[in-house]
Amino acid sequence: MAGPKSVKSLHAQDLWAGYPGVEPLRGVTLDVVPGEAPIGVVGESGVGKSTLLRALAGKIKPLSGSVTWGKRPVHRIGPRDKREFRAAVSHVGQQELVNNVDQRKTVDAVVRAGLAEARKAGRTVSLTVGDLLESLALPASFGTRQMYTISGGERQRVALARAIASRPDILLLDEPLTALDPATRLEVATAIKDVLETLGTGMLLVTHDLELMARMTQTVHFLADGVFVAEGPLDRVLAESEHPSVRGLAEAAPLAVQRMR
Ligand SMILES: Nc1ncnc2c1ncn2[C@@H]1O[C@H](COP(=O)(O)OP(=O)(O)OP(=O)(O)O)[C@@H](O)[C@H]1O
Repeated sequence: MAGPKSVKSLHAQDLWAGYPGVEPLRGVTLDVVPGEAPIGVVGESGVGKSTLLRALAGKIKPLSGSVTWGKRPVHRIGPRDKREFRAAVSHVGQQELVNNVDQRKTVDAVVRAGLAEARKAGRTVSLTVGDLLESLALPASFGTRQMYTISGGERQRVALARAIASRPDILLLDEPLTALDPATRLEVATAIKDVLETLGTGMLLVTHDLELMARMTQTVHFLADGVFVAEGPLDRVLAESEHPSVRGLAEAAPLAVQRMR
Protein backbone atom coordinates (compact mmCIF):
# COMPACT_ATOMS: atom_id res chain seq x y z
CA MET A 1 0.00 0.00 0.00
CA ALA A 2 1.23 3.49 -0.83
CA GLY A 3 2.14 5.70 2.13
CA PRO A 4 -0.46 8.21 3.22
CA LYS A 5 1.48 11.16 1.78
CA SER A 6 1.31 9.91 -1.80
CA VAL A 7 -2.36 8.96 -1.64
CA LYS A 8 -4.63 11.55 -3.18
CA SER A 9 -8.22 12.38 -2.27
CA LEU A 10 -11.07 13.23 -4.63
CA HIS A 11 -12.80 16.53 -4.04
CA ALA A 12 -15.94 17.90 -5.68
CA GLN A 13 -16.37 21.63 -5.12
CA ASP A 14 -19.67 23.33 -5.96
CA LEU A 15 -20.06 20.79 -8.76
CA TRP A 16 -22.66 21.31 -11.47
CA ALA A 17 -22.91 18.40 -13.90
CA GLY A 18 -25.31 16.70 -16.27
CA TYR A 19 -26.14 16.22 -19.92
CA PRO A 20 -27.50 18.43 -22.69
CA GLY A 21 -30.76 19.84 -21.33
CA VAL A 22 -30.50 18.02 -17.96
CA GLU A 23 -28.58 19.37 -14.97
CA PRO A 24 -29.12 16.97 -12.07
CA LEU A 25 -26.17 18.26 -10.01
CA ARG A 26 -26.40 21.91 -9.05
CA GLY A 27 -23.76 22.66 -6.45
CA VAL A 28 -22.44 19.50 -4.81
CA THR A 29 -19.41 19.58 -2.51
CA LEU A 30 -17.93 16.28 -1.33
CA ASP A 31 -14.64 14.66 -0.32
CA VAL A 32 -13.70 11.01 -0.79
CA VAL A 33 -10.59 10.37 1.28
CA PRO A 34 -8.52 7.16 1.25
CA GLY A 35 -8.25 5.61 4.69
CA GLU A 36 -11.41 7.29 5.97
CA ALA A 37 -14.67 5.49 6.74
CA PRO A 38 -16.88 4.61 3.74
CA ILE A 39 -19.49 7.14 2.70
CA GLY A 40 -22.70 6.84 0.72
CA VAL A 41 -24.98 8.89 -1.50
CA VAL A 42 -28.72 8.35 -1.13
CA GLY A 43 -31.63 9.89 -3.01
CA GLU A 44 -34.65 9.24 -5.18
CA SER A 45 -34.34 7.61 -8.58
CA GLY A 46 -33.07 9.97 -11.28
CA VAL A 47 -31.77 12.56 -8.81
CA GLY A 48 -28.18 12.35 -10.11
CA LYS A 49 -26.31 9.80 -7.99
CA SER A 50 -24.75 7.94 -10.93
CA THR A 51 -23.98 11.26 -12.57
CA LEU A 52 -22.03 12.28 -9.47
CA LEU A 53 -19.97 9.08 -9.60
CA ARG A 54 -19.31 9.56 -13.33
CA ALA A 55 -18.13 13.13 -12.69
CA LEU A 56 -15.88 11.99 -9.82
CA ALA A 57 -14.42 9.30 -12.10
CA GLY A 58 -13.67 11.89 -14.79
CA LYS A 59 -16.12 10.33 -17.24
CA ILE A 60 -18.16 13.52 -17.61
CA LYS A 61 -16.91 17.09 -17.41
CA PRO A 62 -18.28 19.55 -14.84
CA LEU A 63 -20.55 22.27 -16.25
CA SER A 64 -19.16 24.43 -13.48
CA GLY A 65 -17.34 23.96 -10.21
CA SER A 66 -14.65 21.29 -10.12
CA VAL A 67 -13.60 17.74 -9.36
CA THR A 68 -9.99 17.51 -8.27
CA TRP A 69 -7.71 14.55 -7.56
CA GLY A 70 -5.01 15.82 -5.28
CA LYS A 71 -4.66 19.29 -6.74
CA ARG A 72 -5.44 18.43 -10.35
CA PRO A 73 -8.82 18.86 -12.07
CA VAL A 74 -9.84 15.34 -13.03
CA HIS A 75 -11.12 16.20 -16.51
CA ARG A 76 -7.75 17.72 -17.37
CA ILE A 77 -5.66 14.67 -16.48
CA GLY A 78 -3.76 13.91 -19.69
CA PRO A 79 -3.36 10.49 -21.34
CA ARG A 80 0.02 9.94 -19.65
CA ASP A 81 -1.44 10.16 -16.13
CA LYS A 82 -4.85 8.72 -16.96
CA ARG A 83 -3.62 5.19 -16.34
CA GLU A 84 -2.42 6.16 -12.86
CA PHE A 85 -5.75 7.88 -12.14
CA ARG A 86 -7.83 4.92 -13.39
CA ALA A 87 -5.87 2.50 -11.19
CA ALA A 88 -6.06 4.78 -8.15
CA VAL A 89 -9.73 5.66 -8.56
CA SER A 90 -11.81 2.65 -9.54
CA HIS A 91 -15.38 3.21 -10.71
CA VAL A 92 -17.76 0.26 -10.93
CA GLY A 93 -20.83 1.41 -12.85
CA GLN A 94 -24.19 -0.32 -13.13
CA GLN A 95 -23.48 -1.82 -16.56
CA GLU A 96 -19.88 -2.74 -15.80
CA LEU A 97 -18.59 -5.70 -17.79
CA VAL A 98 -21.72 -5.81 -19.95
CA ASN A 99 -20.85 -2.99 -22.35
CA ASN A 100 -17.07 -2.84 -22.23
CA VAL A 101 -15.84 -6.41 -22.11
CA ASP A 102 -15.75 -9.12 -24.76
CA GLN A 103 -18.19 -11.68 -23.38
CA ARG A 104 -16.16 -14.60 -24.77
CA LYS A 105 -13.33 -13.77 -22.35
CA THR A 106 -12.85 -15.91 -19.29
CA VAL A 107 -13.34 -14.53 -15.79
CA ASP A 108 -9.65 -15.16 -15.19
CA ALA A 109 -8.68 -13.03 -18.23
CA VAL A 110 -10.96 -10.18 -17.14
CA VAL A 111 -9.61 -10.00 -13.59
CA ARG A 112 -6.03 -10.54 -14.80
CA ALA A 113 -6.46 -7.53 -17.12
CA GLY A 114 -7.29 -5.48 -14.01
CA LEU A 115 -4.08 -6.68 -12.36
CA ALA A 116 -2.05 -5.93 -15.51
CA GLU A 117 -3.45 -2.40 -15.78
CA ALA A 118 -2.56 -1.77 -12.14
CA ARG A 119 1.03 -2.97 -12.71
CA LYS A 120 1.37 -0.76 -15.78
CA ALA A 121 0.21 2.15 -13.64
CA GLY A 122 3.08 1.39 -11.25
CA ARG A 123 0.99 0.00 -8.40
CA THR A 124 2.20 -2.84 -6.22
CA VAL A 125 -0.13 -5.76 -6.77
CA SER A 126 0.18 -8.78 -4.55
CA LEU A 127 -3.24 -10.40 -4.88
CA THR A 128 -3.84 -13.31 -7.25
CA VAL A 129 -6.97 -13.82 -9.34
CA GLY A 130 -7.85 -16.75 -7.06
CA ASP A 131 -7.52 -14.59 -3.91
CA LEU A 132 -9.72 -11.92 -5.44
CA LEU A 133 -12.45 -14.35 -6.51
CA GLU A 134 -12.44 -16.11 -3.17
CA SER A 135 -12.69 -12.84 -1.27
CA LEU A 136 -15.92 -12.23 -3.19
CA ALA A 137 -17.38 -15.65 -2.45
CA LEU A 138 -16.56 -17.17 -5.85
CA PRO A 139 -14.50 -20.39 -6.00
CA ALA A 140 -11.06 -20.01 -7.60
CA SER A 141 -12.14 -22.60 -10.20
CA PHE A 142 -14.64 -20.03 -11.45
CA GLY A 143 -11.80 -18.37 -13.38
CA THR A 144 -12.21 -20.68 -16.37
CA ARG A 145 -15.84 -19.66 -17.02
CA GLN A 146 -16.56 -17.41 -20.00
CA MET A 147 -18.30 -14.14 -19.21
CA TYR A 148 -21.43 -14.93 -21.23
CA THR A 149 -22.01 -18.07 -19.17
CA ILE A 150 -22.20 -16.41 -15.75
CA SER A 151 -25.16 -14.96 -13.87
CA GLY A 152 -25.85 -11.28 -13.17
CA GLY A 153 -24.77 -11.61 -9.54
CA GLU A 154 -21.59 -13.45 -10.50
CA ARG A 155 -20.87 -10.77 -13.10
CA GLN A 156 -21.18 -8.07 -10.42
CA ARG A 157 -18.70 -9.91 -8.24
CA VAL A 158 -16.24 -10.29 -11.14
CA ALA A 159 -16.56 -6.52 -11.76
CA LEU A 160 -15.71 -5.92 -8.11
CA ALA A 161 -12.79 -8.37 -8.22
CA ARG A 162 -11.40 -6.50 -11.22
CA ALA A 163 -11.92 -3.15 -9.49
CA ILE A 164 -10.22 -4.28 -6.27
CA ALA A 165 -7.37 -5.90 -8.24
CA SER A 166 -5.54 -2.60 -8.56
CA ARG A 167 -5.74 -2.00 -4.80
CA PRO A 168 -7.33 1.35 -5.57
CA ASP A 169 -7.04 4.31 -3.23
CA ILE A 170 -10.68 5.12 -3.91
CA LEU A 171 -13.54 2.89 -5.01
CA LEU A 172 -16.70 4.43 -6.47
CA LEU A 173 -19.45 1.80 -6.37
CA ASP A 174 -22.76 2.25 -8.18
CA GLU A 175 -25.37 -0.36 -7.15
CA PRO A 176 -22.70 -3.06 -6.94
CA LEU A 177 -24.73 -5.92 -5.49
CA THR A 178 -28.29 -5.58 -6.79
CA ALA A 179 -28.27 -8.94 -8.57
CA LEU A 180 -27.33 -10.95 -5.47
CA ASP A 181 -29.67 -12.81 -3.14
CA PRO A 182 -29.81 -11.28 0.37
CA ALA A 183 -27.50 -13.83 2.02
CA THR A 184 -24.81 -13.60 -0.67
CA ARG A 185 -25.20 -9.80 -0.74
CA LEU A 186 -24.43 -9.65 2.96
CA GLU A 187 -21.48 -12.04 2.62
CA VAL A 188 -20.00 -10.09 -0.31
CA ALA A 189 -20.65 -6.71 1.37
CA THR A 190 -18.79 -7.84 4.48
CA ALA A 191 -15.96 -9.19 2.32
CA ILE A 192 -15.65 -5.91 0.38
CA LYS A 193 -15.68 -3.88 3.57
CA ASP A 194 -12.93 -6.05 5.07
CA VAL A 195 -10.78 -5.87 1.92
CA LEU A 196 -11.17 -2.10 1.68
CA GLU A 197 -10.35 -1.57 5.34
CA THR A 198 -7.22 -3.68 4.96
CA LEU A 199 -6.13 -1.77 1.86
CA GLY A 200 -7.04 1.65 3.29
CA THR A 201 -9.29 2.28 0.30
CA GLY A 202 -11.81 5.12 0.53
CA MET A 203 -15.26 4.12 -0.71
CA LEU A 204 -18.25 6.02 -2.04
CA LEU A 205 -21.32 3.82 -2.39
CA VAL A 206 -24.55 4.48 -4.26
CA THR A 207 -27.39 2.05 -3.62
CA HIS A 208 -31.14 2.03 -3.06
CA ASP A 209 -30.63 -0.89 -0.68
CA LEU A 210 -30.76 0.95 2.64
CA GLU A 211 -29.82 -2.10 4.70
CA LEU A 212 -26.68 -2.48 2.64
CA MET A 213 -26.02 1.26 2.91
CA ALA A 214 -26.38 1.15 6.70
CA ARG A 215 -23.99 -1.80 6.95
CA MET A 216 -21.35 -0.47 4.56
CA THR A 217 -21.12 3.23 5.40
CA GLN A 218 -20.69 5.51 8.37
CA THR A 219 -21.92 8.70 6.73
CA VAL A 220 -24.42 9.29 3.96
CA HIS A 221 -25.15 12.38 1.89
CA PHE A 222 -28.77 12.76 0.82
CA LEU A 223 -29.12 14.21 -2.69
CA ALA A 224 -32.29 16.11 -3.62
CA ASP A 225 -32.95 19.02 -5.99
CA GLY A 226 -29.32 18.97 -7.16
CA VAL A 227 -27.68 19.44 -3.75
CA PHE A 228 -27.06 17.55 -0.52
CA VAL A 229 -29.95 18.27 1.82
CA ALA A 230 -28.89 16.09 4.77
CA GLU A 231 -25.66 14.44 5.92
CA GLY A 232 -24.75 12.03 8.71
CA PRO A 233 -25.15 8.37 9.68
CA LEU A 234 -28.06 6.88 7.69
CA ASP A 235 -30.18 6.10 10.77
CA ARG A 236 -29.83 9.66 12.04
CA VAL A 237 -30.58 11.23 8.65
CA LEU A 238 -33.71 9.10 8.28
CA ALA A 239 -34.84 9.88 11.83
CA GLU A 240 -34.07 13.59 11.96
CA SER A 241 -34.15 15.26 8.54
CA GLU A 242 -37.36 17.10 7.75
CA HIS A 243 -36.69 17.37 4.02
CA PRO A 244 -39.70 15.88 2.16
CA SER A 245 -37.53 13.55 0.02
CA VAL A 246 -35.86 12.15 3.14
CA ARG A 247 -39.20 11.74 4.91
CA GLY A 248 -40.58 9.90 1.85
CA LEU A 249 -37.65 7.50 1.83
CA ALA A 250 -37.72 7.03 5.62
CA GLU A 251 -41.38 6.04 5.52
CA ALA A 252 -40.80 3.61 2.68
CA ALA A 253 -37.65 2.12 4.26
CA PRO A 254 -37.74 -1.61 4.98
CA LEU A 255 -38.59 -2.64 8.52
CA ALA A 256 -35.03 -3.78 9.22
CA VAL A 257 -33.77 -0.26 8.53
CA GLN A 258 -36.58 1.38 10.49
CA ARG A 259 -35.61 -0.77 13.46
CA MET A 260 -32.06 0.63 13.29
CA ARG A 261 -33.47 4.10 13.95
N1 LIG B 1 -26.37 9.73 -20.68
C1 LIG B 1 -27.39 10.54 -20.33
N2 LIG B 1 -27.87 11.44 -21.21
C2 LIG B 1 -28.89 12.27 -20.87
N3 LIG B 1 -29.50 12.27 -19.66
C3 LIG B 1 -29.05 11.36 -18.76
C4 LIG B 1 -27.98 10.46 -19.05
N4 LIG B 1 -27.76 9.69 -17.95
C5 LIG B 1 -28.65 10.10 -17.03
N5 LIG B 1 -29.43 11.10 -17.51
C6 LIG B 1 -30.48 11.83 -16.78
O1 LIG B 1 -29.85 12.53 -15.71
C7 LIG B 1 -30.64 12.46 -14.52
C8 LIG B 1 -29.83 11.80 -13.40
O2 LIG B 1 -29.57 10.47 -13.75
P1 LIG B 1 -28.72 9.50 -12.81
O3 LIG B 1 -28.54 8.20 -13.53
O4 LIG B 1 -27.49 10.21 -12.36
O5 LIG B 1 -29.70 9.34 -11.57
P2 LIG B 1 -29.64 8.32 -10.34
O6 LIG B 1 -29.92 9.13 -9.12
O7 LIG B 1 -28.37 7.55 -10.36
O8 LIG B 1 -30.88 7.40 -10.69
P3 LIG B 1 -31.21 5.86 -10.29
O9 LIG B 1 -31.33 5.83 -8.80
O10 LIG B 1 -32.52 5.63 -10.97
O11 LIG B 1 -30.09 5.00 -10.83
C9 LIG B 1 -31.90 11.69 -14.90
O12 LIG B 1 -32.88 12.64 -15.22
C10 LIG B 1 -31.49 10.91 -16.13
O13 LIG B 1 -32.60 10.69 -16.97
